[in-house]
Amino acid sequence: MWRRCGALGRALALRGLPGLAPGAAGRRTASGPSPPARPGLPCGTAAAGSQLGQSKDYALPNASWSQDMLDLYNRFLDMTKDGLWKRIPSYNNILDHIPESMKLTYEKRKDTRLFLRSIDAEGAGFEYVMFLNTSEKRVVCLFQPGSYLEGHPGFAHGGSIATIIDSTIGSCAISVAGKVMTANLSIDYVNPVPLGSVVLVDSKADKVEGRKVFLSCKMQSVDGNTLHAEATALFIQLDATKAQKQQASCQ
Ligand SMILES: CCCCCCCCCCCCCCCC(=O)SCCNC(=O)CCNC(=O)[C@H](O)C(C)(C)COP(=O)(O)OP(=O)(O)OC[C@H]1O[C@@H](n2cnc3c(N)ncnc32)[C@H](O)[C@@H]1OP(=O)(O)O
Repeated sequence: MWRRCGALGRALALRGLPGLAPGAAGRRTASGPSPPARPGLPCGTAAAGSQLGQSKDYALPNASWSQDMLDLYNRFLDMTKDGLWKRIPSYNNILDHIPESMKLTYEKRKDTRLFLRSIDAEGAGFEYVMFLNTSEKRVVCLFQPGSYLEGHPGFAHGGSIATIIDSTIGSCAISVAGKVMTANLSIDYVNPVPLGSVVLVDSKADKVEGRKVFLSCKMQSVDGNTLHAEATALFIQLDATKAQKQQASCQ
């Protein structure tokens, strides 16, 4: 346990994030904004959905999260305390991510789902949580790929890796420029990602030129020793008139 947490600390430090504090090493459950535990889940993990009618936030620990995922999650939660980092909630409908004022321009459709949240079984699909650092124009995603994301036996499908990278970089681009779409995404797949492992997807907006946002991203193992993928992307801030036309064409 100590050895694993030491490696985790080194991995975080490599990225300019504070290393794991010794006091945090023995903790086995997640802290922070978790709702009350339900029977069968470890203390402090997320209950399935709200009883009060609001959307379920999926970016909270559940029973499928490995110890590495929980350790990393707790480390990032600690980093939110000074306000520099923020956890991004995650819903299965994109409209729940959109501010109320902007929702008026969208037709509410309940039959659609955010692709990343299309698999219901806990731990089988995309288990992830993202953290945003606005001043650094950076979004880090903790990602644990589940068994339904298989490509080659035992490893995550390249499309699932592209999806989590696009979404992490995309969230970063949204935080910088609002309504954006991916125009270009280029990925070098360096080492395969074992199913059930935990990787850090670390994205940053490097440059903004008019409506163009240029970003880059690295996907690495928790111990920082394995580079799984590197990516660059171009996101375009939507032109208001063109965006209205696009919206009209899909209704
Ligand atoms: C606070 C945080 C909250 C987070 C909350 C989380 C929410 C939960 C996560 C969800 C995160 C989802 C993230 C997924 C994001 C997708 O997956 S989006 C889906 C995939 N992308 C698409 O379908 C886009 C399809 N393409 C298009 O619609 C249009 O081509 C675009 C991209 C909107 C651009 O069209 P346009 O606005 O007409 O732009 P256009 O005038 O042609 O070009 C503008 C400039 O960009 C350049 N450009 C355009 N395309 C390219 C290109 N491919 N290569 C190079 N240059 C280009 C042009 O040359 C031009 O350059 P300048 O002449 O100005 O120098």
